[in-house]
Amino acid sequence: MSETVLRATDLRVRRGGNDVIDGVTVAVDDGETVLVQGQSGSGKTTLFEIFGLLSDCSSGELVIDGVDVTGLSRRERALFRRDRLGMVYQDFQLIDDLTARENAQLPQSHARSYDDAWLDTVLDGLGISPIADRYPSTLSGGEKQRVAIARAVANKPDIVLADEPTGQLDPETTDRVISLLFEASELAATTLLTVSHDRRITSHFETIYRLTDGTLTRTETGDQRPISSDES
Ligand SMILES: Nc1ncnc2c1ncn2[C@@H]1O[C@H](COP(=O)(O)OP(=O)(O)OP(=O)(O)O)[C@@H](O)[C@H]1O
Repeated sequence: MSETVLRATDLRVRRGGNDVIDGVTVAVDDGETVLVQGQSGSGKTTLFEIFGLLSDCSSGELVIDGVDVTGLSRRERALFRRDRLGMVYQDFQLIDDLTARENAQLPQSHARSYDDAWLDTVLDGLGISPIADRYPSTLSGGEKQRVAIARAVANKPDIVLADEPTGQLDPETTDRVISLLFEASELAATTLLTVSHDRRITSHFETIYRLTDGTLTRTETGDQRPISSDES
């Protein structure tokens, strides 16, 4: 039986007088691929930030890898994130004056624990090797996203967390990036948890939840309708 790698119990986040996360309870197994779908404003980024230990919940319990992370100090959280979580941010968050390779290597640099062979495997696997010496300002959106994915698995994290990894990409690049996200997660043997409004990526995931006004519900199929022109 798979082990639970992340367990959230009755998580609540109160912002501006409202519960933007309103009693989320969920368990994610080791190696599971999970998609949290939700419309704009449903609380996806807030949940990503809570699971990524980037912000605090107002109440509830969050246990990752058997550690109650709600009790950790700011510094302990940063170290926990560095060593056990791989983050793919909506806006990539690459550092402009580092090359693609240096950006991908950042988690190893922060941990002062370099593994060049693993980094090369990831860069090759994600097709980044030919652009490894280029700076972010010279890369396309899809190329930047691949570098962000490489960075997320640089320390072989237990969980990769991704916030709208395909939100700004055209259909072809979306397919390529989502495949690479899965390949990178498989390569690093990690759990993958993605939050997204992008219905094009639904069929790739084993488990799908719907987030509506801060409440999480499991669905069998998710929302696979094409995106109409009047929606984002
Ligand atoms: N600091 C804050 N103060 C007040 N309200 C906030 C704050 N942060 C977020 N919210 C509100 O919480 C809700 C959820 O925001 P969140 O960014 O998590 O949604 P989202 O699903 O990621 O949206 P999008 O897809 O547009 O990025 C929104 O209604 C937002 O306005």
